[in-house]
Amino acid sequence: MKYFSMLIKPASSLCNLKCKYCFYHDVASNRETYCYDVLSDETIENIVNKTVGYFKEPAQISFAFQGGEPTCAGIEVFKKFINQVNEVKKDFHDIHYSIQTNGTLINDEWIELFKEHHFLVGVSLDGYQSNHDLVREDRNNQGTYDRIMNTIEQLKKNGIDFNILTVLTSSLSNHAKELYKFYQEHDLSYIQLIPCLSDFNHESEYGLKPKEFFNFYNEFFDLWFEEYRKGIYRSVTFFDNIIPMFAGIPPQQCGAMGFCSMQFVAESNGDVYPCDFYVLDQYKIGNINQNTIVELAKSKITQEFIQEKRVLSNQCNSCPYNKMCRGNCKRMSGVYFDLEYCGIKEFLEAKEKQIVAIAQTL
Ligand SMILES: C[S@@+](CC[C@H](N)C(=O)[O-])C[C@H]1O[C@@H](n2cnc3c(N)ncnc32)[C@H](O)[C@@H]1O
Ligand code: SF4
Ligand code: SF4
Repeated sequence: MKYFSMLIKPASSLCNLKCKYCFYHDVASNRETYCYDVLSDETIENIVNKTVGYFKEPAQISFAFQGGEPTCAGIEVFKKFINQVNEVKKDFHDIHYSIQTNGTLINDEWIELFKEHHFLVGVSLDGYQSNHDLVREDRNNQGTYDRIMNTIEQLKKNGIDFNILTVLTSSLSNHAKELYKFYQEHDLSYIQLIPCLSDFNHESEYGLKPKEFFNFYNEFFDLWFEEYRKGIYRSVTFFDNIIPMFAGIPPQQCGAMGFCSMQFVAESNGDVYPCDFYVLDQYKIGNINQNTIVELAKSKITQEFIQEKRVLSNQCNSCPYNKMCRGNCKRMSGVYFDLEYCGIKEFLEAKEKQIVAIAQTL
């Protein structure tokens, strides 16, 4: 079985919120064109024909919609995309859709679409209200917590698969207990905690530091483990990735593989980039309206991007966890380690006994 995935930005960097740490706002500000037009019919056709149409044998193909705020493109764009897929796809194609959304524009029509086409929905929710509303404001400086909790209710009521994306900022890292309690109280079981990245050109006050990473996970893990021992499993991306590695199972997440891979990130005008963190002019590989996916995968820029040297910590040379961690994502490395200290290493040293015990049961 072949696998292929593409991340598409139907509304480019357009968004109805102005979250204080938004990395895509920073990425888009560092290129010549901040925002491209909404995905056109031509680009939809080319994306679908050149991906789904390329596979002449069984293949699992995943389309992930993201942004900016993908729902700002309007629901018709999504319907056209899905119709085009349905025209091109054969029985041997297994198509998956997912979306990452700020959750503020989701109405009954979106819910129907997600339900009908089995979307996995990633909803950005930065935990309890006072933290969420502090960092995730709309254009009128209003917090968005209530609207998002309402969307989550709708997703639950309609049996739609969803996970929670929480940005772990410097300040939130001091509140592991409150955050864990919040997930418990709201019965949120699929959690992706994303360490907050600083901007390309300066350290933001929200950016997570390696010691904060350790302090947070040191406490958060204990709370998680206490539940785990009682047979309650809350899926937390970092644990889901790191624990199986102690059982010799290869990592799932790009950052944990020790090298970068080609992610096929398509901006709304069809320009393709290797990774969501690098949607910058100098990393543009080509355009799906002019190139095939083979040309894009084999291009010089793609190969250079994959092989680009990553900065490691002095700690890495003699680190017993080298095989488990592999230096991590090159864009994210600053939140995990600096030259002299590594938060992942301190975490693994502190929790190795428990982690190994779980890994032995896998
Ligand atoms: C750029 S947003 C695009 C999708 C959608 N607008 C949303 O907010 O969910 C994708 C994810 O990146 C997260 N994110 C934004 N800025 C970040 C940063 N500086 N560091 C880490 N994650 C960040 C968002 O919270 C969201 O979960
Ligand atoms: S909703 Fe998403 S794209 Fe919009 S500002 Fe917030 S993180 Fe950025
Ligand atoms: S855990 Fe830290 S020190 Fe060890 S290999 Fe990974 S990044 Fe390097």
